[in-house]
Amino acid sequence: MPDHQPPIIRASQLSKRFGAHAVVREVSFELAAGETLVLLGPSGCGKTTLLKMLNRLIESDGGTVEINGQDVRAQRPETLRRGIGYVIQQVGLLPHYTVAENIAVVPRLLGHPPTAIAARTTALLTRLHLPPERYAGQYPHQLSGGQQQRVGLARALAADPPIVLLDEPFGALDPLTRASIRREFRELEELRRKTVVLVTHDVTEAFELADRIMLLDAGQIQQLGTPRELLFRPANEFVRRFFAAERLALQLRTLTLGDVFLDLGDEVSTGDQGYLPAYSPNGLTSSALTAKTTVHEALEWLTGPTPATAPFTVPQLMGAFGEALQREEDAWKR
Ligand SMILES: Nc1ncnc2c1ncn2[C@@H]1O[C@H](COP(=O)(O)OP(=O)(O)OP(=O)(O)O)[C@@H](O)[C@H]1O
Repeated sequence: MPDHQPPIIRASQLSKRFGAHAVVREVSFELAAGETLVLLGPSGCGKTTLLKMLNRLIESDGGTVEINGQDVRAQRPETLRRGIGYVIQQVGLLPHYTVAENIAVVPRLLGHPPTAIAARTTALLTRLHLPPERYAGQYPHQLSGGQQQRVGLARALAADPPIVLLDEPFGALDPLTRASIRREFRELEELRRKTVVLVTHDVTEAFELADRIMLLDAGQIQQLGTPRELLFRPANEFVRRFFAAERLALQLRTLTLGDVFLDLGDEVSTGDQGYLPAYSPNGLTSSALTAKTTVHEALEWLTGPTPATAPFTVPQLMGAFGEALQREEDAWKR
């Protein structure tokens, strides 16, 4: 986290018991504006409870949460929640409201002018690949699960809250829809600017979306760090074992072209601008390969339906990937 930015969320020694069961135990963390934190861990480890303490859907028994330096308990819960987007797995759309009406709920409560709400709704639906002329007037039961999930996200973003909390937002979807929505989600400019806390038990999802991951077990932080730190510098045996089964898949999603092709230096150092032509693995997205592209994404691109010429082949990429893994391990031993 950059030093100069004050944290937008600061949790100190947060704790929660249900009866005799300590569900969250003295959890502390800070989150900078624009960061995405993923809460990860086995079922029942306290992820949802921790998330809900941030917007006071659950009251803590100990510790504090400050948002922009203000203790959340100093605000009325309803006021607090209007300033924080919240998305849950069950989506929770109001069945007798149209898509547009569902999206407008919080902006209306906040007294935004109707014309501004309509413009915002149109923009969000367009960005989430739900053409407004077709979907704005539909009712939730007329939509697929993935479409409902997108409307849930649009609703959470409607009032442009600086913080968005997401509890298993893709949980109810089949794996294919889930992967493609996840990709859209990552590429949504709107979310990149926001501070996001996302709960999942899906390790791949955590690695694809997180700036930092908090791995919890039995209500306690086992490790809080970047995906790379958790994978290559596990803090303890629990962390190491938690990722063991999917290690290769995670390594492919963690190392980037910039990591593996050190000798492509100049070309790769173009950074965000990209050095390869537009890329569209499944027709859903279009972006360029850059030094920040993961090996996994590059492989999808190289083996996709419309592979273009790249400065490397699959065997070259895999060879360089193997060498990069070795470098990581050597750096760890030193
Ligand atoms: N209202 C409640 N009353 C009593 N126990 C609760 C309550 N809410 C949660 N718990 C318990 O607290 C523990 C943590 O629950 P929580 O939902 O935070 O876990 P989780 O990590 O989000 O799990 P999952 O991944 O299965 O959703 C569980 O053992 C759960 O049964």
